[in-house]
Amino acid sequence: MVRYYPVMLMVEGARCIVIGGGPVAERKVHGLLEAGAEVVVVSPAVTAGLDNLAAGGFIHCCKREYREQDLEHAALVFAASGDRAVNREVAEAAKRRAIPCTVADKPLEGDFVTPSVVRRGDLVIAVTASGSSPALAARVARELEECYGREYEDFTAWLGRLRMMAAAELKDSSLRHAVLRRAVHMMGTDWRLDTDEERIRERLYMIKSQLEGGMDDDRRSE
Ligand SMILES: C[C@@]1(CC(=O)O)C2=NC(=C\c3[nH]c(c(CCC(=O)O)c3CC(=O)O)Cc3[nH]c(c(CC(=O)O)c3CCC(=O)O)/C=C3\N/C(=C\2)[C@@H](CCC(=O)O)[C@]3(C)CC(=O)O)/[C@H]1CCC(=O)O
Ligand SMILES: NC(=O)c1ccc[n+]([C@@H]2O[C@H](COP(=O)([O-])OP(=O)(O)OC[C@H]3O[C@@H](n4cnc5c(N)ncnc54)[C@H](O)[C@@H]3O)[C@@H](O)[C@H]2O)c1
Repeated sequence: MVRYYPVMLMVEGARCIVIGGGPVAERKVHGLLEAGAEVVVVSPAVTAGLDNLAAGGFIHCCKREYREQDLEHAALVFAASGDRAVNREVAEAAKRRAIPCTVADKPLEGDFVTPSVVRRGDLVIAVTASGSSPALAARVARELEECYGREYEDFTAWLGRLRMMAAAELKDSSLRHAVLRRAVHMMGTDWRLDTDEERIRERLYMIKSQLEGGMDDDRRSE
């Protein structure tokens, strides 16, 4: 069993190389584009979906077999060809160049695995079963999609604005933390009305005075 260390990588503008052009490669490409990466696919044949992305200028496609120079200037490498020997070669070349690599058909040859992902704006939920069951990771992610619906995108953005204001205005850190811990329980309230800075300020001080007024159990949900 591998105990993976979860992180969220910033790949905006970073060159990510995907070797292979089948459905698995296409899934990785979509995830990379959502995070703003610069994607290069190297594969003699590619899916219609990848062809469309290349035609639209969203990715660069090299329709030929992999060669080691493809890894030059790469930030991340995805070995997702249908050929075991090629994927091993890619993993070894990435290791020599100290570029993090994932291997679609033999995870232990790589440095990381890709989780199943739920995106709600800044709220990003990633689920893995560490290679034991990709199907379970996908199932759990679908269940979380139900729990955390589209409304969480705006709610997370609102919390971000409230937090920035709290950082600027509430100097007492334990009070600030209490306010922010209480705010995450406010999904069922009328936070959507807080469209301008003044409304957010009012909300911030309302939560603060609730806490100061004795309702200071910030673990109590709304
Ligand atoms: C989560 C997801 C993300 C993504 O792909 O980006 C993902 N696989 C997904 C789906 C999926 N993959 C497979 C099935 C069939 C059912 C089953 O096997 O369970 C299904 C389900 C389906 O198709 O619905 C087959 C499969 N997958 C791997 C192998 C090779 C091996 O195990 O050795 C084989 C056998 C191939 C064969 O036998 O031919 C390997 C990996 N797949 C991973 C990720 C990494 C571990 C993640 C983890 O365990 O948490 C890892 C290790 C490497 C990697 O690719 O990063 C995505 C769901 C996206 C979503 O829907 O949200
Ligand atoms: N990680 C996962 O989620 C997952 C899921 C299912 C399957 N797999 C494994 O991932 C691999 C890819 O799966 P798929 O369904 O996309 O396979 P696929 O057979 O549909 O596609 C393989 C791709 O690799 C390309 N290719 C072959 N030789 C190449 C080379 N020398 N250089 C570059 N590209 C080359 C082919 O042109 C093709 O586009 C398989 O080994 C499969 O067992 C992984």
